[in-house]
Amino acid sequence: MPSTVRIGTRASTLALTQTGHVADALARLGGFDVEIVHVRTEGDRLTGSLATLGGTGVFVTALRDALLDDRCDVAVHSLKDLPTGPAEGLVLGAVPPREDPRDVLCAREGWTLTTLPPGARVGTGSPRRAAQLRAARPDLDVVDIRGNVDTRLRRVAPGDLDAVVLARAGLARLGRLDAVTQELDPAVMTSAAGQGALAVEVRAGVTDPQLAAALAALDDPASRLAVAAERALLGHLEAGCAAPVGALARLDAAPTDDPAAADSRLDGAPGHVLTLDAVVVRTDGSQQLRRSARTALAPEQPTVDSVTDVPADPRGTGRLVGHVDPERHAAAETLGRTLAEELLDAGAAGLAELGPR
Ligand SMILES: NCc1[nH]cc(CCC(=O)O)c1CC(=O)O
Repeated sequence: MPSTVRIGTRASTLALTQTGHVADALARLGGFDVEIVHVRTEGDRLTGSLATLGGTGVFVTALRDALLDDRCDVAVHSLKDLPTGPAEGLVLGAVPPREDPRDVLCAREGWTLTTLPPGARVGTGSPRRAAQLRAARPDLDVVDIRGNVDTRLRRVAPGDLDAVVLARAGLARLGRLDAVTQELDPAVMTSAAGQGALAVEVRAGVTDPQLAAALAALDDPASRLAVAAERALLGHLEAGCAAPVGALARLDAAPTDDPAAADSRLDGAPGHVLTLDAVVVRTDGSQQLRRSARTALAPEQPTVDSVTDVPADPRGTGRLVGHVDPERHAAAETLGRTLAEELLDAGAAGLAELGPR
């Protein structure tokens, strides 16, 4: 008798689309029925600027409450919206393969960041994007906007905005890549920690073996390691999702002298190199700190193969735990903290007014 797995989601089109993909994948992998549960969140209700909503995780709390109250079994979040702090009683059951994490420009007249006319009005609600826009093009008039992806795209029109900056991943999931006029170079516009990745959150100690197996199959260790490094950096800087901080990590096969081994795919390759690029920008764009670091990761030791084995975040650090080899996961987090420390030494805290809220 197959059980029904209840999947909680926000009601926005993007959230529904993302949840739909995850629900389909879990149902297929686990051989159970799924039911979509709509959860209203504070972030959908409030209309103030994202920068003034206060604190992190406005989109997340209601979904987490629904999980903890047993109104759903699985919650799907955009990973970049997840606070880096503790989530007692919950674990990250899966990070599905990440989409292209880059930000994109959606402009009138096919404009790019270079060809936008002087003084062009560019909309974004993100201090990270605003600051990097100002750093790249001090002449731009950056306009604070809010609303879902469609609302923002509609504002690109004569007499209103000349362009908006959005996550490519969101547009891809909504089938709106037609609106993109430029994929922004991460060296100029570094994306947010976790951007383009989804978080599939469950209660700690999942007991349903079908759900546990489906989560394990959906999980992508390379994506999980990358976001672990990015989030450790953000957490160590005590920067929330509204801070002018970008972080992007990638996992590559370790360089080798053996040409045959150089071809080996990432999964099962002898070892990897995790590279993390980060930026902290002054809100007015007048100064930015860009730093990179990398670390070698030993070959994977698959010791944890099911979320049922994962304790409920015992240290209460809000770490992403799950299917990844704990040693590789710890190394990814160390990379993030080390780079954060380097940025703090270079004056990041004063630059971006980081610190506890
Ligand atoms: N903060 C809103 C949000 N959360 C996740 C995405 C896009 C999808 C993603 O990054 O995974 C967006 C919209 C945007 O930034 O354009």
